[in-house]
Amino acid sequence: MKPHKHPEHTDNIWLALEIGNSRLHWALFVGETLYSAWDTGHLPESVIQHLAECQTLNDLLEKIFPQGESLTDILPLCPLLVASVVPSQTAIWQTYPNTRVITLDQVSLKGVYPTLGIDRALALWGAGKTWGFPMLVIDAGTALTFTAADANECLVGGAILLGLGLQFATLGQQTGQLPLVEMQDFVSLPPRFPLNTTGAIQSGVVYTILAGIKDFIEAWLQLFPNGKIAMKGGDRTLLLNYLRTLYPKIAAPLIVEPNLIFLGMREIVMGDSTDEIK
Ligand SMILES: Nc1ncnc2c1ncn2[C@@H]1O[C@H](COP(=O)(O)OP(=O)(O)O)[C@@H](O)[C@H]1O
Ligand SMILES: CC(C)(COP(=O)(O)O)[C@@H](O)C(=O)NCCC(=O)O
Ligand SMILES: [K+]
Repeated sequence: MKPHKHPEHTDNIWLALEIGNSRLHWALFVGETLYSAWDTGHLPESVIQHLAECQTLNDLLEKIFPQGESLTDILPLCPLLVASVVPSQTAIWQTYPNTRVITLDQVSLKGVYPTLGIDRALALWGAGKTWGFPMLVIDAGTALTFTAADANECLVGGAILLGLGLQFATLGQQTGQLPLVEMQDFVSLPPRFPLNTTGAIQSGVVYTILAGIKDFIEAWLQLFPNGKIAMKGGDRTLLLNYLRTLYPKIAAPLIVEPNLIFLGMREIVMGDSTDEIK
């Protein structure tokens, strides 16, 4: 995917980049407005190193999306806000001259611990600031994470486990005779007790992930009966569809928003007193 529209107002443009463990997540902002969001694979280091040579935003977008259409050719190089949970990638993106790396100390969430993932902090902050606290964020990404904050905007804590794709990949790669099961292989809920290996893997992974999500949501609502729940991540649609089928009452209140991290970044940019980006 790539930016598909041409912004009418070309001042106050900034790019947001979230570097996840599977891919890059991009957003183009015009001031406070999230204009367009899209995902790409990780870029080779050689390409990123050439970003410093770009003179305009269009140069930059052409490097990042060689097949993409031109956005405009008159824009100067815009700020790039980076939030990354992949340190080797963070380092190479700093070769772009106008990069600002968002770190945990810039997120006003209280009670964080030093190694908390910046993606988790930003998604929780973005969700809470948009829909209110207490907030639980479920990120169905490379890892599946639960991250929660109370009504005082203070981190409650959370949990981390293998995401859907990683569960299939690990079983396929770390065993002697299990096949690699592809996600596209199933669109509706798999049978619960299949008599074949692929089916057994699908059943085991999918039903235990769904049971786990249900259990965390129930535990959250016991702690915070008025707590809100938001879901993001590359597997959100698949898991939400399954949840709706299997546990409709659990699924009903879920807020589904792929751009939670960008909402969190926007909060930080707009709260800046330096006015660097506004
Ligand atoms: N086009 C895609 N490329 C990669 N992963 C995808 C894609 N579409 C859906 N997914 C799913 O998204 C998950 C990764 O979620 P994502 O939020 O992109 O990860 P991260 O933010 O950790 O890079 C994978 O488990 C995979 O099943
Ligand atoms: C848990 C994560 C690997 C999730 O990364 P993702 O699946 O979004 O790529 C990331 O948030 C991370 O590296 N966290 C640091 C540990 C912590 O949050 O406690
Ligand atoms: K993520």
